[in-house]
Amino acid sequence: MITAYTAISDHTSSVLLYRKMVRKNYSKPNEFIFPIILKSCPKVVERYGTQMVHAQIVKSGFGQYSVVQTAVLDAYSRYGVDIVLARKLFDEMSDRNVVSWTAMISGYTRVGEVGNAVLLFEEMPQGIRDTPFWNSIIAGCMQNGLFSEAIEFFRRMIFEEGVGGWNRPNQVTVVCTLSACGHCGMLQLGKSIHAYIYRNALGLNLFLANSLIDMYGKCGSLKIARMVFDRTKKVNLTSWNSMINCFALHGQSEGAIGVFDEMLLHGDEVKPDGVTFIGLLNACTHGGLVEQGRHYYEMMIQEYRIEPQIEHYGCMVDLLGRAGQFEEAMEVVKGMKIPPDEVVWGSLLNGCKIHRCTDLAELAVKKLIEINPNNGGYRAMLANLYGDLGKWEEVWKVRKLLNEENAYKTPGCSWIEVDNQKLRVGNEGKESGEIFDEEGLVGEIGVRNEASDDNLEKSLKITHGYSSFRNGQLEAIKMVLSGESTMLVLPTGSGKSLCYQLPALVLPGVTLVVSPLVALMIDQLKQLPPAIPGGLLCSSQMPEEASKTLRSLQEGAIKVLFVSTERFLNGEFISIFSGTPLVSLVVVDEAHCVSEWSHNFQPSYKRLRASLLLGRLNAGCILAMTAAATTKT
Ligand SMILES: Nc1ncnc2c1ncn2[C@@H]1O[C@H](COP(=O)(O)OP(=O)(O)OP(=O)(O)O)[C@@H](O)[C@H]1O
Repeated sequence: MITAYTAISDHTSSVLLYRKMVRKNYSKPNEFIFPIILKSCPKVVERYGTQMVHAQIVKSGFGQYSVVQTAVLDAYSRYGVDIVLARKLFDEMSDRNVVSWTAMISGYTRVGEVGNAVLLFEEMPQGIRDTPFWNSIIAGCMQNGLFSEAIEFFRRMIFEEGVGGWNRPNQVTVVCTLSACGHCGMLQLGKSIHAYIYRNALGLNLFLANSLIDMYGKCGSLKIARMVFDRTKKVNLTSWNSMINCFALHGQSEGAIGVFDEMLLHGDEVKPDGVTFIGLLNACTHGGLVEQGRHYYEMMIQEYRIEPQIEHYGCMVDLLGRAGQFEEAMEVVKGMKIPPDEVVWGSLLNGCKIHRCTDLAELAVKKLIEINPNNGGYRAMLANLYGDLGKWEEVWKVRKLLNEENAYKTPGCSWIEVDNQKLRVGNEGKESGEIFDEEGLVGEIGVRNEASDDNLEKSLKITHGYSSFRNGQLEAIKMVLSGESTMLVLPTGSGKSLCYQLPALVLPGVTLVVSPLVALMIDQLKQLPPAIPGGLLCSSQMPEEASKTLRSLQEGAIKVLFVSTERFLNGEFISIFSGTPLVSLVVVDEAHCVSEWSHNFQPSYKRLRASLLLGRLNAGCILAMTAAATTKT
């Protein structure tokens, strides 16, 4: 009876019946009843529930039963939240089985101690790891946002032999791993899991269907997500929300709104909730649909009586800020029933940056610093902002504070999938734009130590997504990397730009590219892959733009700098490179212009001499590129 009450979460009845049984001495509790009452008691008596039952267990002499010991340690880690005591009990257990290991690992991950969970996981003898045990670490990584680690454990699970043969992922494994795939953009692995579900007849229930919709949607396969959605017999609110969110996530505002309209047609089966409106508002933000966004926000409050949460406020401020409607955005902030968080002020700041609204930006950055004083990124933003306003004294004060307070800057990163491998593109290295794989820098997959064909090909795949070099590219890149000045003559469209892009990523310091036409440089800047941060300096720029680029250059945030010739020949510009940043490579694009057209077309081009580039700039080497070399040039 007690088991039945606990099973239906009627914990009060369960505890009352248990108390009656003990007080009236009807019968003595045994090893079967303690694990059950350990689930109900903490729910009713709260803080001391676990201790009370534990004391009875010790007195009754059942404390040596491994099933009871496991239940006690599980209760301490789950309800008592005394993970240290739980571990003590675990260490003292004479007869640990896979269930006790699983309970302890889940306990660690539940309180966010994933490191301890992993250490304990590795201590567990391999032969007895079963599927629920693997699930505990995979789910634990997921709960703590360690998506790539979750995938790694999943891979190990598949390839490691378990109890009585290979481990077979079950529904829990599959749901957790699909979610991790969605977060990391691992479409191929997600598809394989879909096939596994199909082959092993795991049964495409609503739970699995929703996980698939979410995974396909997050990975950008919206058509397949929709196909799974359409083939699911009875979709629920989560399915609708997933579809809306996926469209919103990929900037397809109309798609998201279309799904929402469809959802309203099924109003008798499903009603939108707060999550639905987050998706919708995000979709409106991406599409710049300010009026529609306002309409949905009102609809949420008036029609569906949903109290706005911090996420809804954040979306509204983002929507209005991006549209430059700062008064309205500030009205939303002032009207908030909860204190604005980093997302809200960050969204406002983003809008201010787009519309160059420096006064409000200053307020937003100050609020961000108040909320998170340890994030040095905010102070750096404030310093940059003061720089833009010409408040140099303030710049100096903020920079000084930044140096004094050992503040950190949160590195950003994103995930890409190359050849079934998940790779991280981020700026957490010494120089931004470096690429990381699971072990470390992919930019440094030995390329910096060894520019072997293999390593270069790997970098090409990761940075540009191409599977092989075209004629002449590899040779040119290797020459440049070995520090040899090179003249590269390849036909138009043959991929000459890649011959400096890849070395720029590999070489330390900065690569300067000079071209006779600003338009050409703008095109090339746009073509740089995301892993290679670039900048442009030319005379037609606004002074603020130029000073921003110079600042980024000095902070080491630019790997390829496109420079117009007149700038290039300016002594002040050259003097920037007398210390850091180091110039590793100078690229002279359309090099035939130097001798052929320069007299009437771009006179300054003629003055680009090796002595200037190698001598005054201290450049490592020069790469001159052209498609139009004649005997004369
Ligand atoms: N190894 C490669 N595999 C596939 N595509 C490539 C490769 N290398 C370059 N490309 C692509 O070829 C196209 C032309 O490259 P790029 O603009 O560098 O040519 P170019 O030689 O500089 O031409 P131009 O002389 O006209 O400026 C680009 O879209 C580029 O991404």
